[in-house]
Amino acid sequence: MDAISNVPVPANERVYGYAPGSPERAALEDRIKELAGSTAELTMTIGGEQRLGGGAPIDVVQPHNHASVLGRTNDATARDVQDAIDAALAAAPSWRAMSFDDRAAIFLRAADLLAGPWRATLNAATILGQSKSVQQAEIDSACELIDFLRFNVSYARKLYADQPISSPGVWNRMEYRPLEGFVLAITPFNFTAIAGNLPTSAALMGNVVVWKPSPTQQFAAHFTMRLLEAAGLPPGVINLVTGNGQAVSEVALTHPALAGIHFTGSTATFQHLWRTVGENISGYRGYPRLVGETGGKDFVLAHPSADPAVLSTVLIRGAFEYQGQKCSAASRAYVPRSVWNRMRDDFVATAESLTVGDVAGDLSTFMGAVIDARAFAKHKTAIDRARAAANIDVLTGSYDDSVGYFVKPTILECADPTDEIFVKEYFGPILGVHVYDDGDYDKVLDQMEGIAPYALTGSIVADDRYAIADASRRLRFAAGNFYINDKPTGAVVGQQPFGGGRASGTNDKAGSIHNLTRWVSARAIKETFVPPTDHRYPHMG
Ligand SMILES: NC(=O)c1ccc[n+]([C@@H]2O[C@H](COP(=O)([O-])OP(=O)(O)OC[C@H]3O[C@@H](n4cnc5c(N)ncnc54)[C@H](O)[C@@H]3O)[C@@H](O)[C@H]2O)c1
Ligand SMILES: N[C@@H](CCC=O)C(=O)O
Repeated sequence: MDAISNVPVPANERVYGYAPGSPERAALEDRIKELAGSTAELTMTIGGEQRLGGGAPIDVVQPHNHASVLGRTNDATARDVQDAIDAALAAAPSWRAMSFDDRAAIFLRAADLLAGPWRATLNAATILGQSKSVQQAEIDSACELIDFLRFNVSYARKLYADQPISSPGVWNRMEYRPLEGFVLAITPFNFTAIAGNLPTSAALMGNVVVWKPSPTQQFAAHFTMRLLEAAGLPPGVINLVTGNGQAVSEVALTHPALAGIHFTGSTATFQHLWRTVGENISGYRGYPRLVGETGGKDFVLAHPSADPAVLSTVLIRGAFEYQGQKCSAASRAYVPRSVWNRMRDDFVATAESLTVGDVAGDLSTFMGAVIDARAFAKHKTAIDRARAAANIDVLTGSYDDSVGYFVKPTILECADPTDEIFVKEYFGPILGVHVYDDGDYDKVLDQMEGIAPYALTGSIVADDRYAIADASRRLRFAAGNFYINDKPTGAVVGQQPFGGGRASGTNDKAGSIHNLTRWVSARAIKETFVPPTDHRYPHMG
């Protein structure tokens, strides 16, 4: 039975530096060579059994060297998805009967394995498969995933401890049951940590899960599954199905036992999932929980009091780290002319100096490639459109997909703040800049607050405290994560719980107690110790 134990107090995992000559760099370089040198079979995992999906084959390649195949996976068929659901439902009774401490121990052990012997493997897989620089992989596939695993255990314990009051002669309790059915976790390509967190957070709360990662993240997802098995996750608790998701939509979304969807990805995909659930709502045993963290068009608003050096660093890191492929990436900036005149040339020169290339072959590289041919084509179209537009000045930016899907840091200056570069999520290293006359600050703030449909992240850069307080108030609903004199990316578990509103998602804050509440269904229990034996009340005389 459940003991009320004190779970380990979590602290954020240390970020290793990977400086030339460091032991962690040597270990990582060795692991990259090993993983790049063999073509892996990227199987599904259903009820603990590994097997290839029954559908069309998919090559998983290195985005910065697309001729290099890391592994082969297959699209899952309807039969595969049905098998995964059956395996999950078969595992449910034993899993939900297991004590919280026993479940938690598995995920805490996974965190410790990842912090130690598995660190190089997950980082190498993320660098190779998702084209992350070593710094970007370390903060994702090592630190953030470790933090999710450890902090969620601590949040779960706090949630279970939240109990109602009792009156004399009565004992009231709240039981936090897992959901009845299975949770469908559908995860994006861009964060190994998110891909790991979405199935594990629901499983920690006693749920069984069908997990469908993105094919372009399948390489790291494969090793994440192996890590969870090494930590002792029983068969059937998390079932991994591979591929593009069409069969998942057809089978899992219409299954009566669908109890929840834990999604991160684009707004369009989440709206498709939500719509399908709506269309099938009378066919489920309960009302499926829908949690989705989706797209962004994240802003940096600079006030005339902004320090140009601070603003420049916020924009370079915020817009171009991981090739701008973060839902939080700065993709629109509003800069007063007085500040822009002092920073423009240095800023553009700094963007041009960023190294873009083979992140796996040279660990000092700042940026890799965008994820695939589809992303490359989207960015190419956006840059070509900007080049042809009379009112857009392409200050820097180019593309080349001959070896890898490379898009260089692109800065587009545009006088029209309603142009698509300030509205549409490209999800790449493309930054739109609107330069305004200093006296127009208030007008610009009001315009940018609602021009994009999203409300995920945003920054105010200013030294004037009145301006900071004013922007903080007026932009209250424009971002779920708001930054003052900092880049709008890089939220840390336990420090800046992450998520946004409007078209950016349900804002359930991944890696927080708020998220975990979505994966339980509470049962209130009242016990009366000496029950009355006469139905009459005093007022009845
Ligand atoms: N708000 C956040 O926390 C957050 C975090 C990361 C990424 N994102 C967003 O994710 C997007 C980029 O990720 P992506 O390109 O992987 O997104 P995506 O929507 O293309 O794919 C996400 C997942 O959904 C699956 N999928 C796609 N169509 C499906 C269907 N019809 N049925 C079932 N599954 C389906 C994909 O295979 C993948 O596993 C961006 O919009 C970004 O802003 C948001
Ligand atoms: N949590 C990450 C973004 C996740 C989306 O891609 C950040 O804060 O940069």
